[in-house]
Amino acid sequence: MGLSFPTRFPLHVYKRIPLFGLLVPHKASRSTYYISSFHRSSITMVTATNLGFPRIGANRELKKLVENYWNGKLDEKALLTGAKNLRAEHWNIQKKAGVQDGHIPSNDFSFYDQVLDHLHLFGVIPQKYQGLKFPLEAYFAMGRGLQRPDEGIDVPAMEMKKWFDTNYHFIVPEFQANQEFTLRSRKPIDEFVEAKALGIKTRPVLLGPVSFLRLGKAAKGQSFDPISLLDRLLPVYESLLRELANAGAEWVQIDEPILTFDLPAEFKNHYSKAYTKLSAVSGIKILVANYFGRLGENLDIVANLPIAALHVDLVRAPEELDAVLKIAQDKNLALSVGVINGRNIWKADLDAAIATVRRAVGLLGSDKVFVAPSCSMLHTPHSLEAETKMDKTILDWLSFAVQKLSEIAIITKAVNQGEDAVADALSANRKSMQARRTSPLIHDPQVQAEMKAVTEEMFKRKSPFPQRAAAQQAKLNLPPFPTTTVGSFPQTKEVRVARQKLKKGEWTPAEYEAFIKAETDKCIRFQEQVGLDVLVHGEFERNDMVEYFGENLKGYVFSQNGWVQSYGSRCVKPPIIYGDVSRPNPMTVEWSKYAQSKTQKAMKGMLTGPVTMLQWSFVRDDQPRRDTAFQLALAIRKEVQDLERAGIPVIQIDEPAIREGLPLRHSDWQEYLNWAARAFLLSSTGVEDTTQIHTHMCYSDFNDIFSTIQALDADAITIENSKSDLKLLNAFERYGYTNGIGPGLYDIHSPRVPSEEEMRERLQEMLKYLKKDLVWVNPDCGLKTRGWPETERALSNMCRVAESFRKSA
Ligand code: MET
Ligand SMILES: [Zn+2]
Repeated sequence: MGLSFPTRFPLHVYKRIPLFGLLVPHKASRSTYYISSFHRSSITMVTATNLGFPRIGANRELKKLVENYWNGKLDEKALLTGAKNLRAEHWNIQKKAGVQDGHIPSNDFSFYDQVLDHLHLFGVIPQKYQGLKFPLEAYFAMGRGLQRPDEGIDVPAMEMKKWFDTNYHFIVPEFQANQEFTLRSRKPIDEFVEAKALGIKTRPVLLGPVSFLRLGKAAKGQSFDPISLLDRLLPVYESLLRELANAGAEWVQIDEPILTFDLPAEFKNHYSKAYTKLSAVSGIKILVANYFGRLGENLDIVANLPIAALHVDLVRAPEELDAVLKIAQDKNLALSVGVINGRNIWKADLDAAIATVRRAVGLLGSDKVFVAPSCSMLHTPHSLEAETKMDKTILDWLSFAVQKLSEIAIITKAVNQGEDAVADALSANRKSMQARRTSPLIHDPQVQAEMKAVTEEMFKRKSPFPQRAAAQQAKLNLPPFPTTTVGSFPQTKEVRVARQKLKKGEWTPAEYEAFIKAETDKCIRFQEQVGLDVLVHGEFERNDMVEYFGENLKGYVFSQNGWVQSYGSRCVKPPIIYGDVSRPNPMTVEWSKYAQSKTQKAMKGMLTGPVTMLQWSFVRDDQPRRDTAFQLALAIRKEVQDLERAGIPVIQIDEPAIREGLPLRHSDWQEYLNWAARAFLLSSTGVEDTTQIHTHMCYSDFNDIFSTIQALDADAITIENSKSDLKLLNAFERYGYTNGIGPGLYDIHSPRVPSEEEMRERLQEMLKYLKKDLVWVNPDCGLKTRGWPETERALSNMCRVAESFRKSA
């Protein structure tokens, strides 16, 4: 694999040139500009830096490496060598792009997850993994579980959670009340030394002690706050910093992203204690990095840390520039200005970024300013180089990690040497900004007119739920405890192969369609046999619940290689919403009509909701997320109305991602929840009372968004429940819920078949909290990852349970 990348403007590493004069006129900037004089020493350049590089590789090399290792095709040595080569390649890319030596990140590499790495680094290994071989066997077992029945080994994976509001998942640290910490691995030091041997000086990246503890939890059965372990943990961080300093590291980047959360008051002391200790280690300078949002009240915390530099996310919190500049000025800190969006895929407005950097330079002096991405580039795809099929106009608006490095270099050079030095790059950037702003591809007058015509009436059903329920019952005549499923049925190998054959042209569309219809027929026959009441077509025509709709909507593009790590070796390729969204043609109507024609029972149409479409895509940055959600909602509303017209009596609009869209700060929740609920309402309310609207949610703790679930006013919701120990039901009891609801009776993530007995108990338990005429009977989520044999057995048990409750009701 070569190291070339599509930078139209070859960039080189800039030497730091000592400048002796005090006043340096800045040519070619719009306003006359002088580098302020009083902090000048010999170095007077702003520094191009990075916070982290996507570790997965240009062609998902890391995924292939670890998966081949897991399935025995690669031995440990080959795995380690492969990883080493990948790290070298990524350091070289960054160096070549112009990131300053000393500010190229290391220890941002991980075989699975960087938080898991820290558990190994500090020897935080829960008991059940301690018998396994250290490091790799224990490491991967903690990440993904390990089953070797012949040797009596059967350990589950540790808990995984979403990393802030990203789609990356981290392993949740689990601590003992008497937790000991030791420097158990040398990974950060080894990687620093490894890079040094290649002639590259890196800036090791660590997760900070306060964030590390705060993101973790007490081991099961223990009740203590992990932050109480801070005193025990700090000495290990100190030794680590000492070792890094001895190895020659000049800077260390310590990430403290929990500064973007609301924190209890005592965290000010925790932070001050931690960084007083760490900054006392001599020979290494500390950069504390916050990202993903504003510091808010926590500005007060960082203002008092004895550190050398602070990184701030000016993409998410541009309004804090003045406040952080003041802190940096008062405390004589270097400021790492995160001006390139590490969370999205659009080209940056370089003029705007340069202006921001210049403001910082004006106040702090150029030696105190680092140009940086807003956060680690872990959350963006590797490079646009592989995108050969995308519309060239749209391609010109995009920037993946490698291109973002170039943007950082251009900004740095413009500030250091004047805009003339990067004139071509800047004019190309202005051209593409302008083209995007005015492109007819983005701006669709039809969509905008329709958005303007949206009235308040369009957010409401015709009648309140009780009336609708009666009208629907008159039409559907469902038994008590009606049974249904969440939508998808097993996506077998044959189904996936069929799709590939169509893609490769080995099958004609007609052949493919015939195959999918046959699968649908089988699925419907099975549902009838087993006695389900509201049927689904099975979603065999869909690869993915977002991609399928994205491919059928205007305003979306798909990359070929825009992979982003989601967890472990798993990557996702989020579609890109580039323009006003509309629905040129019905997307699901033919399939649902076909399915309904095959049965006398009610067929449920199956759609993905606006908030989930938004949440699982890269979205436009030129209008608020809310506006994009509403455009999506309007497109889905039309699909809902077409389904109704086609005689589909029940329509489900899935919103599994509504909870994960919650902002990081509590005070921002209500605003989000309001528009999220309104987007769902806009998509779902354009129907007659007799049409039954379902929604579905999974993947989270719903107690936070309880009133929003009610506000969606769906006629029924199927909701994941079986894993949360009925916690959800307590919330229903506490807040009350008035519409139909089916808390999942069994977990679909495991091939295990739940017994009738087990599900009967669950249902019984639910009836303590929910009115029986509101209760639906269904699994937790769709069945696409399951096989047919276990699906048949589980659903027939489930239907028998519903049957027995009807008899006794
Ligand atoms: C992640 S939610 C999935 C809902 C979808 N209808 C399915 O059954 O697969
Ligand atoms: Zn689900």
